[in-house]
Amino acid sequence: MPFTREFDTDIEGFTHAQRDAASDIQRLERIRSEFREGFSLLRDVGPAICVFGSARITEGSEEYEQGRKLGTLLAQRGYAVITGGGPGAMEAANRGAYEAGGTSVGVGIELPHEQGMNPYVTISMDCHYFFTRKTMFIRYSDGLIVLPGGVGTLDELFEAQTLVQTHKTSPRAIVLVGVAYWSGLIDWLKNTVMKSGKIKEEDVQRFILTDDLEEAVRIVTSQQQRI
Ligand SMILES: C/C(=C\CNc1ncnc2c1ncn2[C@@H]1O[C@H](COP(=O)(O)O)[C@@H](O)[C@H]1O)CO
Repeated sequence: MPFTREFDTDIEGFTHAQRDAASDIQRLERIRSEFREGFSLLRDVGPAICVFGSARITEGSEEYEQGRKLGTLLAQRGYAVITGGGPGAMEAANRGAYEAGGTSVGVGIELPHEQGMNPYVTISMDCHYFFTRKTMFIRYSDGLIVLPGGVGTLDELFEAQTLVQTHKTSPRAIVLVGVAYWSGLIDWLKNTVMKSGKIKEEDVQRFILTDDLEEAVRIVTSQQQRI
């Protein structure tokens, strides 16, 4: 059940501090309700792979078709596909899974003036908070496939990497599809960040680059370590 109550803490006679406290209590309630909804929706989904990627690619483009094929390959292997439920690469991966008769999950985000949930999901919820949504992606997936994307994709990629690197979540493969697209980032991580001692080699090696969709699926589905 979505949490719809508007915040209204402008209560006559309240000091600033009292207003802040009241709005924090409401915020906590909303966060709790969003986590509760996500946990109960996703806990029975079974083996799942999360696919991240650009919201801006369009049907018919090579990247869209890659996402769609990935969704199909994952569903054929018995994996649910979890995405952000939006357009572009999310829609493509959901669509591939949906067309193959698989479980297709969209964990959407409430954004003003944006298309809502894509029509290819079989299980869905909308989040108000990006952080609750990212918790769902990581908590309920066994591996991650990252298609070319922008800032949103990078945020999700590095959140996942940070959680694995700091042992806040179980280890899992992070496969980047698109060697030409991602090489610059990985080279920079190796040649600048790693060389100056700010990331360990084993943490850079967690990123696996490929153009081969079958290989991407084989890697993420052979390391099922979610606990
Ligand atoms: C900007 C556009 C649509 C925005 N709608 C989104 N809906 C759902 N999820 C989104 C949306 N935009 C970003 N995300 C999340 O970030 C990743 C993609 O971001 P990027 O900056 O495009 O790489 C994606 O995995 C989503 O989880 C287009 O009309």
